[in-house]
Amino acid sequence: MPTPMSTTPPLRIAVQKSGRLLDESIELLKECGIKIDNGRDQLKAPARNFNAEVLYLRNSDIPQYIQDGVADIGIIGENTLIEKEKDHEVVLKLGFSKCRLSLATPRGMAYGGIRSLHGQRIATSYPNSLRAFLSKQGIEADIHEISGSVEIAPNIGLADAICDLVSTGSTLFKNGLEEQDVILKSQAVIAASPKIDAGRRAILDQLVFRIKSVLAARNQKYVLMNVPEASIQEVIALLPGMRSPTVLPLAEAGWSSVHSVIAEDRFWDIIDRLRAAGAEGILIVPIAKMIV
Ligand SMILES: Nc1ncnc2c1ncn2[C@@H]1O[C@H](COP(=O)(O)OP(=O)(O)OP(=O)(O)O)[C@@H](O)[C@H]1O
Ligand SMILES: O=P(O)(O)OC[C@H]1O[C@H](OP(=O)(O)OP(=O)(O)O)[C@H](O)[C@@H]1O
Ligand SMILES: [Mg+2]
Repeated sequence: MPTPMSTTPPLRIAVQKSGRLLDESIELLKECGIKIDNGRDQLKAPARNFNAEVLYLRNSDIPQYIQDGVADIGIIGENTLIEKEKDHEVVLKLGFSKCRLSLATPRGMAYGGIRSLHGQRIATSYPNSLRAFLSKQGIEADIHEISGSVEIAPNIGLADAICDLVSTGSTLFKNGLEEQDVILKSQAVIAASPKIDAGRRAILDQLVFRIKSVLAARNQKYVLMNVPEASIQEVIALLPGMRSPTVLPLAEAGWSSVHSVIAEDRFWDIIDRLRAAGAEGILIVPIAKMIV
């Protein structure tokens, strides 16, 4: 008689099948040590060394799958979750695919604030987000839903204004448009299903722990430097460190090796001050993972 399996079923992770989110989503899972066994065009793939499987789906379908509990979690933009208005819980912000949903009008067109859009035609792929925003402002406009290439709409006489995602602003610029008002800001997140069960929630907790370690490491650098004895206190005062810097004696008397961790965004500012304080031979090393 075969023994019944008592293991928890795998955590079903929805990712975008193709598009802007796919590469960074898969890279993140990889950095969490999760190996996915998928052949070409295989839309459901098990992880080899973690109790999970990856579902490759259309981005715009993911919120529905999450609400229904067909997927336990998804890696998806906040903009899509807001637009689709399905039940979900945002578990963790991932810091990539940052963009904003904005209103834009033809460059040079007189624009006196959102009021100017009253009675106008606005093309968008985000009708729900736009409708909610306009109704809060008491504006009535003719929302024209299109599924892509929204920036072309004013140029072909389809609309007076558009509402679409903006990141660098280059698509707006190239199409003769000017960003006017930001409706919402977005980045990729982990969203969980309201129907996730306790067993899979425990797997999700493990995954979130790993992702936090990966994200923390991305923002930090490990620094090593040689410091003369007389400068040690001054250098230590400049270094944040996880607890306090590590100070190790060098073979040459009167010198120490000082190790610490510095946030990426404070990096150049601190490096200049360390050099001024007498630190030499400064090495900056990427951190693979940082347990937080
Ligand atoms: N220019 C951009 N810069 C940064 N992030 C963006 C940008 N454009 C879109 N995104 C983010 O990436 C997500 C996926 O965008 P993408 O264009 O790949 O898919 P889509 O066409 O919106 O959806 P589907 O997969 O359903 O066709 C968006 O929902 C948004 O969160
Ligand atoms: O401000 P930018 O950096 O220029 O980015 C904005 C553009 O990026 C997105 O389109 P995408 O390239 O994803 O094409 P799509 O319409 O095929 O989804 C978005 O819909 C904008 O058109
Ligand atoms: Mg797009």
